[in-house]
Amino acid sequence: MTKKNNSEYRKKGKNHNKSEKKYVARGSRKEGGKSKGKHAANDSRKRSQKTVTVEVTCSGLTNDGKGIVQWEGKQLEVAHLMPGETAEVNISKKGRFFDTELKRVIKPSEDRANLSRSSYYEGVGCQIQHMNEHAQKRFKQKIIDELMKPFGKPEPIITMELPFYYRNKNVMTFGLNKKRQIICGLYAENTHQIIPMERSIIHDQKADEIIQTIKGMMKSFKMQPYNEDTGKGFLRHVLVRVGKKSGEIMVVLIAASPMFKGSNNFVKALRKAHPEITTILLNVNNRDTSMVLGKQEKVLFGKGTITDTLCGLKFDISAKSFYQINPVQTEKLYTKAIEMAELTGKETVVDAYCGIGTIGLIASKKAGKVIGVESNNDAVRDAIHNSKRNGVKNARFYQGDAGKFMVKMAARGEKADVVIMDPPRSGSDEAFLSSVVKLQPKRVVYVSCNPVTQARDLKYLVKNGYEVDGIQPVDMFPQTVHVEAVTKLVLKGSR
Ligand SMILES: C[S@@+](CC[C@H](N)C(=O)[O-])C[C@H]1O[C@@H](n2cnc3c(N)ncnc32)[C@H](O)[C@@H]1O
Repeated sequence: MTKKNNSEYRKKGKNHNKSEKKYVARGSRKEGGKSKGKHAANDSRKRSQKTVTVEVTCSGLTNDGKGIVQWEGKQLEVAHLMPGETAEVNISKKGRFFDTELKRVIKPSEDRANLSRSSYYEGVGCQIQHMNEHAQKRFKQKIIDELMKPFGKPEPIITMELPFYYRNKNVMTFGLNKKRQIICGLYAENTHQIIPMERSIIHDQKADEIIQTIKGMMKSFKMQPYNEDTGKGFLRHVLVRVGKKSGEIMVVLIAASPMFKGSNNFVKALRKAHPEITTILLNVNNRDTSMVLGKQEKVLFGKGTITDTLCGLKFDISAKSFYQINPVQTEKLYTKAIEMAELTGKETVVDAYCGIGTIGLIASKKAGKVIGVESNNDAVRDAIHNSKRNGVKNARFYQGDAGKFMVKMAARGEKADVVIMDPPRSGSDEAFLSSVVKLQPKRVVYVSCNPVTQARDLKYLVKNGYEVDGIQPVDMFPQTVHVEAVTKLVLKGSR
């Protein structure tokens, strides 16, 4: 179903600032009724052979934040519609599915957000920004409560006081529209179609500005956006990372080729427009992939990294290393995770999937020894550097697969008192989890940005000797459907 096409995403409706007009959500049911005449008779207006406009009432929400509606015996999903709301919706048949598009909310919910920020309304990736803070909180709490039901009752989600402009990393993709004008934006859900956008209520505003400057410079520098279909062109994406506390800014130009003609002049012009930029890199990604960054990297200006501060420690961050995107909420998450670890100063702590070493280094002050493991080479190099930079003497970092590393630790009969694990969205694996069971740490603190895979992994640990002793959701991604949670497990009989 994924369509690779770099052309401008077709927007339905004329006024693109109106949230109701921008979203196309795929209906969840195959076609049931066949009679088009019946549709025409029941519907207020027939837009085309396959599109009808109907009035519907929303009865609930999917876990993707879409409104559930019933239409002609079918259950459909409508983006940006809330329970209790009545709305006009366009429904069109796409093969065996139905696409829905919210046209107009007739009776809005009391929980609908005040979109006075509509000039910033650039909805891609902000699936629930039409919900006010109470509705967002309820939505996320319900998801986590349901998924964690077998393990206990989660605490109330820790929300963010000012849930806007929090992201420290923006990535925009470049392409050409049908008029062959340069556009940049985000991919529409499950596609490679670029929805042009200039800013978002969750992006760092300076980062958005820099990306727009780059877009504006491209023509005069004869820089073509890359076309995935033809393999021609140069610039694929721009990544901007901001140290929210340090003010340092990294710009990464992700190109299809290392041949960057006029790079010196480009860098000079960009720095002139934005003297606040502290480093600029060229990253080369010539693979047919949906991964943004390639392996090859060249520093064009500055030191190639930026520094940021978290929980009182300074961290250097490379372009390819993972770094939590919401530093305000990260401090709350880490504080909770370290509290759950119940460190007394003696413990051997494994920081698995450690990234640039943030959790382990912050925990090191309260631990006997920290062992970090991470698969990304650059992140491990950053972690070792960050350890030295912060004068931490009791932490060691290793590059490798966390599962294999733990299997070796278990085989060597090594000891771990606490395992803190923070795997990617896909969760952990059996090699890792079975080694945890062999190593028998007294506590496991599981940080996760995907409660579905977290619940799966908790089930394994609970089946094999652990019990859940606390679940704390943290809203790391306001305005979006994503939910983060940290869970404490204790070895049965160890207390
Ligand atoms: C969600 S991030 C957490 C990083 C870090 N704990 C933090 O808070 O910044 C997950 C990390 O796991 C790493 N990773 C992914 N798969 C891995 C594996 N099989 N073994 C070790 N590390 C892995 C990624 O490179 C990434 O740095």
